[in-house]
Order: sequence, then C-alpha cells, then structure tokens
Amino acid sequence: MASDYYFLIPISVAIIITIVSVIIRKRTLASSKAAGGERTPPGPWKLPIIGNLHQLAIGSSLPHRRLAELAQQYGPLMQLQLGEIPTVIVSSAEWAKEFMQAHDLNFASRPFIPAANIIFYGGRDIGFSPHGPYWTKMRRTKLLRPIMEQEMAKLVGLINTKPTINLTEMMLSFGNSITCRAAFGKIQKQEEVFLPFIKQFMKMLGGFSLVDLFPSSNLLRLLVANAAERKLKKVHSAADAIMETIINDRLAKRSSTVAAGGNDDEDLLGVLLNLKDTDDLGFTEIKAVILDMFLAGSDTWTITVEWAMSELMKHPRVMEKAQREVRKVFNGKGVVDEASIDRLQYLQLVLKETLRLHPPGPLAIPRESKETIVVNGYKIPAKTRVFVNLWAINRDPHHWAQPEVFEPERFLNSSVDFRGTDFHYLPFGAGRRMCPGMHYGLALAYLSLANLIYHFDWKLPHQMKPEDLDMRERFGIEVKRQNNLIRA
Ligand code: HEM
Repeated sequence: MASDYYFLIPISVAIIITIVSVIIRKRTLASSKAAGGERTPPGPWKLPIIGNLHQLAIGSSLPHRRLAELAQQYGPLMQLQLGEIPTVIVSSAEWAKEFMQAHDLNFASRPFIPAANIIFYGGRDIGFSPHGPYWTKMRRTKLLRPIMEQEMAKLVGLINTKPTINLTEMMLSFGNSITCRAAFGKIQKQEEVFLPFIKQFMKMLGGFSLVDLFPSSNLLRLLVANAAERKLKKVHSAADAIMETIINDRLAKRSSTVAAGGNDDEDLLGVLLNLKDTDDLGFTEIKAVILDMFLAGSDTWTITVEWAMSELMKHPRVMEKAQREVRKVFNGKGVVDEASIDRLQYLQLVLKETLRLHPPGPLAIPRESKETIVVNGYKIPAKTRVFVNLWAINRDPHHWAQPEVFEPERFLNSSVDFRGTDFHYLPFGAGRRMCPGMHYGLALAYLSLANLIYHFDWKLPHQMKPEDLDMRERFGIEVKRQNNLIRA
C-alpha cells in the first residue's frame, strides 16, 4: 500500500526545493534593496546569529581564497555578515579604486579589534590607530633603514657552515635580528627574551577571532574572551617591562652621547626619543610604534624572500637567469651590497611577480567606514568593516594573462609598480593607509635575495623534483608557507 505513494517523494522534494529557493531568492533580493531605494551589495543568504560565517568555514580553503571563490559567485563588491559584523569584501581593481582612492577618507579608519587594542596600548601605534590627528602625526615618523649589510654578511656566514639548511627558520631568525638592530641598535640579552612575546602577539592577532566577531556576546566573553584577554594582558605586560628596561638603559646612555655632541638617531628608539622632546610623544606611543615595527616590519619581507626562493626553486629557468644577473653585476666585488642593487633589473621582476602571487598580507589590514556612504549606487553603512582582497585582485584574469603562472617577464617594459596607483597590483595596499615600510621592506628583500642566490647554488632535498615542491599556505595575520623550505 505504502509503495503506491513512493512516486510522491520526488515530487514533494521538488516542491520543497522550489519553495526554499524562492524564499532564499526573495530574501537575497530584499537584502540588496535597502531602505531609501539604494542597493546594498549582493552577497550570499545569511543564517540567523552566525550570518555568513558557515560559508567561510566550507572546504579547507584559507579566508582569502574562500572569499575569492564567493566573489566569483556574488561579484567583486560583496556583502557578508560575519557574526555581528557587517562586512564588505572588495575583490577587483575597479572597486579597490573606489574604496582606496575616490572614497579613501571615509574608509581610512581601522575597526576595533580587541587583541590589537591590548597589544598596541589602545591604538597608540600606526597600523591600528583610528584615522585622525594622532595617526597623521605618527605616520610622519620615519621608519628607519638600518645598517643592513653587516647582518647580510652574518646570514651568508651562517649558511656557509651548514650542509643542509632550513631556510624558513633561518629567515625568521634573521628577520628578527635585523628588526632588533633597526629598533634598538646593538642589544644582546633582551633580544632573546623579547622575540618570543612577539611570536605570541602574532598568533593572537591572526585570523578571524570569534570574540572579535561577536563583541556583544556576554556568553562568549565569559567562556573564552576573559581567559584569552587575561593571557594576552599577561604576555603584554611582560613585553612592556622589557621595553621599559631597554628605554631606561637608553635614556641613561643617551645623556652622555648627547653631552659628547653625538646624535642618538641610529635606530628607531633613538629617533622616537628625539621626537619625544620635539613632538610631544609619550613613552606609551614609543612602545606602540616599536611593536608595529616588530609585528608589521619583520615577517612581511622575510616571508616574501621565502616565497621568492620557493618560486625560483620551482622554476629553474628563472633561477638561472636571476643568478646569472646577480653574479655578473657583483662578480668584481665578491660581496652584494646596497650600492649596486638597483642594477639587478631581472631580480626586480622576480620580486614583483612574487609579491603579485604571494602578497604576505592577502586581505591587507581591515578598514572601517566612518559614515554611511553610497559608492557607485551601493549603500555602505557607517561602521561597516571592509576587507580588500589583495590576493584576488593581484590574480584577476581581467587584468592578468594566465594569472596563476609565475612569469617575471610579464613586468618587463610595463609601468605597473608597487606604489598603490595601479589598482590591479596592490601588494602594499593603497591610499592613506598604504604600507609606510614599503621601501625599507623592499630593500631588505632585494638584498637578502641577491645574497642568497649570489653566494649559493640551491637544490631541493631528497631528489625532489621542482614541480613537486609543496606551495601550500598557512593563514595568520600574514600568509606563510605551510611547510618549511629546506635546501640540500
Ligand atoms: C614586503 C614587505 C611588506 C609588505 C608586502 C607590506 C604590506 C602591507 C599592507 C598590505 C598593509 C595594509 C595597507 C592598507 O591597509 O592599505 C601594510 C600596512 C602597514 N605596514 Fe607594511 N608591508 C611590508 C613591510 C613593512 C615594513 C618593513 C614595515 C615597517 C618597518 C611595515 C609597516 C607597516 C605599518 C605600520 C602599516 C600600517 C599603516 C597604517 O595603518 O597607516 N610594513 N603593509
């Protein structure tokens, strides 16, 4: 008897699917028509409470890749609700130009991120301070170009002593030691205790944290936020104590340097202490900017060098060409120094292409709209969080032929540059909040890369073929290689 009704099952399923699709479509359309007739950007249908978080969690993709997939479905300006946070994702050069140039002023602020708030003394740094007079004053602070060449020589010496090297680990510790020199000058003992704190801050700032996405949830606050906050504050106060000691030591030495007619401006701390007297800078601000230097200014360029080396090992033709160039330019000298680095034209193409495919900050640093604004007919309410997907823009097939292929020659005879004016190529962002450490980061990356390929021939371990090299990424505040790069 029951079998008589089996034919009804597919019909019922079809009817249910049709009804659900109509409801979803209606809700999607409704959400793209805001009150007052302006449209809101399109986006996927959201669930109560979590909004679109489940769509980000689908698959094993990292956020910048998953957001790029969603943008292919919903368009280069897409609206998502991430927990309680209304969010807009920008994924094309044309829209990036709207947000980072035409309406840059409205999107020049940073959202409130609880971990960043603790780490940077309530936004007293450059990267997370809201847009306003304080940020303007801090942006004027010149981030230093340290004495790099001695450090490079140390790196070369270290590689020379080892038959097999882990380039990932080596670049990490090299980057940290350069940053310590740039920030504090010659320090020895504090360096070792300070750096592990920085690593912990990195972990706490990385990714999309639940506490950040549900700021009003008392339950979440009780279950996770309070414990996480306590841990972060403990780590922060230990890092703070070390910085205090370093500053006090410097102040003691500084008076004798200045009394002897010297200038204390060889490192970032010296420069900031000079500004303290003229620009009304407090110790809190000095410590916040030093933390910026460690958090934004160390891993970024070392990760870039690592990706460049990975691509060179994967593409022996490019490695050979780059190596031939650097050996020709520096052969008479025996050392790679900064003076002739501009002559390495092919290496510049290699670095440009590396940053196109592997921008270390693929979603930049989030921005926030100051006021409600209509951009090209789409209404963006005040306090909307904005992510510009630099990773997706840098490989948009509308602007790049064969975008997934590593081809440094694509930049030959092209005027496309890092400056943030070519909106289809934005490894350093654009507009007011564009990276202030660009020149310093690029100089270090060129010099390291040139040294690595000038002094050494590189080979993958265990007879690995170039095409088998694992190029997977790991997400954090910066995107690194998932597995370490080892050289035989
Ligand atoms: C290869 C190296 C680097 C890359 C690719 C890079 C990339 C970026 C990106 C994409 C942003 C966000 C820009 C935006 O929101 O539009 C940024 C911001 C920032 N970067 Fe870099 N960066 C690098 C090196 C450095 C270095 C060496 C320093 C410091 C010495 C530094 C300090 C900063 C700071 C302070 C900000 C925040 C600026 C603000 O909010 O006003 N960066 N960087």
